[in-house]
Amino acid sequence: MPDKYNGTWDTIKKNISQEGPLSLYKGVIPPLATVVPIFAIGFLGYGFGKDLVADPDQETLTGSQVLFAGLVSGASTTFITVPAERIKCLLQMQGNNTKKYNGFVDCGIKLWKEGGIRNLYIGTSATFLRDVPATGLYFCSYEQILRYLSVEPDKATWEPLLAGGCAGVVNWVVSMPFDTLKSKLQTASLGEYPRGLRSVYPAMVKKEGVSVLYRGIIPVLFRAFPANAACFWGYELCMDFLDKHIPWL
Ligand SMILES: CC(=O)O[C@H](CC(=O)[O-])C[N+](C)(C)C
Repeated sequence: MPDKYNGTWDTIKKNISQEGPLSLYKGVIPPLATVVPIFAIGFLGYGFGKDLVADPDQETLTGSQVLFAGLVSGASTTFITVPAERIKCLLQMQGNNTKKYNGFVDCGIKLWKEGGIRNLYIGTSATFLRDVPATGLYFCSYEQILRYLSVEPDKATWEPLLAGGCAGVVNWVVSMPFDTLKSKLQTASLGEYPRGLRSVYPAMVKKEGVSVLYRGIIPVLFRAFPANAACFWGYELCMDFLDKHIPWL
């Protein structure tokens, strides 16, 4: 079967002409509804991981301590990320003419009725493998780049922006192969890949080559840089505010 889409622009053009401009926002509700708790839990897990490994009198953490804290952060969000991603991917994949799900809640209920909690949690190992190492390297690269850029104790605005953007790129370069496998697993019909990752990996790579694991990386990186630049800028603003006004927290 020929490819349905031929690159990023072709995908955008075909989606707009066939289903209208709003089709580019298909599946936006699950990430919108879960982005705040996911990032809140992620940063909480990061802080908890730091507390686990840091000495009370230690001022700056070593690279491996930051990496460990990032791994804890990545592991802490999996339970909420998996069902949100499952629903998002299914909503993104359904065509306008063959609609099975009527939005976020309807999709969640139908998945539950069809296969219980296990059905909502299809793709757990792939999500775990996508998020844990990538989040470790995400925080580690952020801290290391920031240390390299900051010569003065007070950070200039552009420093967390640049370090955050680069951390987002690192995150996706590391996690993209597992993200591709996760999305394939989460949108397949029940039983199509009975051994999960061990079935979907050979099926995809045999058919399309290893490069299939990085398909779609360009738009992902175009989003990742500004999104994570803004995320870390907001994080630093919050930390400064808390340090100034609620230092005992
Ligand atoms: C998969 C994902 O949400 O990645 C985050 C970065 C991004 O571009 O959204 C990072 N993190 C996994 C740490 C939440």
